[in-house]
Amino acid sequence: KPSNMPPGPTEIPILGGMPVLDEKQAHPLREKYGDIVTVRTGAIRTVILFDYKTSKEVMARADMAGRPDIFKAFSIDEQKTGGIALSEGPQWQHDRRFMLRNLRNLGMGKTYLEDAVHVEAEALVEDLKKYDQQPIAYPDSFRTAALNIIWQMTASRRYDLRSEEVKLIYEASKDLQSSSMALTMMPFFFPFLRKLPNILQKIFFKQNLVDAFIEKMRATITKTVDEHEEQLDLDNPRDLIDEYLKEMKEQEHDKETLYRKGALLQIVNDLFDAGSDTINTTIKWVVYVLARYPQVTKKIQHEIDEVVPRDRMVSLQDKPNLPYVEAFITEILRFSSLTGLNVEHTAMQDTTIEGYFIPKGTVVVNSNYAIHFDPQYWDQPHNFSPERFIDEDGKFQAPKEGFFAFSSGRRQCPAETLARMEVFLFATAIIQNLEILVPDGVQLSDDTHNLLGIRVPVSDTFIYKPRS
Ligand code: HEM
Repeated sequence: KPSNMPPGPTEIPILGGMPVLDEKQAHPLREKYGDIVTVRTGAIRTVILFDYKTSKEVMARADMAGRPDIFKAFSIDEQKTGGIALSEGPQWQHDRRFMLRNLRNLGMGKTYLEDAVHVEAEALVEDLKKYDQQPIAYPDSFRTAALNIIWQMTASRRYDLRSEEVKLIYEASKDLQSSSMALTMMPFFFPFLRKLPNILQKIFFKQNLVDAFIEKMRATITKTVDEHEEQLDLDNPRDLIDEYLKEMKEQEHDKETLYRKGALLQIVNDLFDAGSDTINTTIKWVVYVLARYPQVTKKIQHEIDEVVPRDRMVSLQDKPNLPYVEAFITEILRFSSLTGLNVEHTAMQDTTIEGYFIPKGTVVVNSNYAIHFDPQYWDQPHNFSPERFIDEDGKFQAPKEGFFAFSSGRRQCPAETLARMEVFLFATAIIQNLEILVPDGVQLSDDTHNLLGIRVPVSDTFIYKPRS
């Protein structure tokens, strides 16, 4: 280990130590080694940050804006450099700028997008009513309702909330989620394992699930992009895919252009995944919290009922009159800490963190969970309490420090505005129209699973009863 790297467990030659894949595995390291820790697994060294101020500064930095090589394995771009979430360097900057510009042009932050979210929120409530108060696990309709928003902006399409087609797409990611992540990741931590015959990699390290996931996504997205190419009208681009194809066409003679089909496939893949599973999981948290904290639920129902008549949906314009709802959503974002460990960055060059040496290529990640449950910033952090965001005058007060749900700087979530709007409208539609009940004989658990880096409540079975 290079000298003056942050402290951490003794490294066993070749093996290093166990991979740290979630915030629960990371936590004991903080107790033992402090707020900045180095761990090594196989060929990869990871520095984990636990403190808010250091995380905010480091994750925002240009020299920390890389992504680990292992992310490339999940790219559907054959060149493996395209798209936003998994890539780095000039193509990442280019694709991120393209996406931000187009999400804004397509309505992010504008009120007309609200109508589209209202349609999905209403459809979701109706779908939940159709289960006739039977206990059900979180349904796929949470994810499809969220997907429909981004999919309309990207591909001008929405799916029926019980669509079989979309179910098949989710299956591939569910198979991957249910596999042991540590096992799937082994060939990436230990490059020599990648030299094993494919069949062994498939059997021992479940690489067939990774392959199946990539193939399913590539096939689905290629089909959508091909249809757009056939129908393209350069004077009337309909959506983000059309806009990209138009740029591609206009720059087709430019040898240096970064507009290319592989990159488009991966941009669309990023939007499909990041745009649907994040909101899907946040809705799961909303449902779990409503069932788990009945006092909070009563208070929030009361506030909404006072401001918005039952026969009209809550609108963004109601926000100033709904301080408790805003506080509730902010508390959901803190308490859920969706990315318990943030998405990993890498050092683009040799650099330092708080005086420690960080060699080029080191993976750097921070624990959003540690920040969101740090008693230095949060009084009784394990209590779910929207009240912490309400000031003496009863107004909503946004958190100033210790809040890191969307990360910071160059890599920060480019869709925060859209995400907040969706969570507000989906959550209020559910609260306004449904009671969430715990089925008889079911004991709620406060524990969480980690599904491909996302924290999901273990308690998943509820009854959705129309409010009287
Ligand atoms: C509650 C919902 C959401 C949360 C908490 C969230 C949080 C995050 C976080 C923590 C990151 C990683 C930042 C980093 O690497 O430092 C991220 C990245 C990203 N998010 Fe979100 N996100 C949410 C919703 C969305 C939605 C709805 C979309 C798309 C429509 C989206 C698109 C992306 C993309 C493309 C990236 C990669 C950015 C990059 O690597 O440059 N996210 N998000």
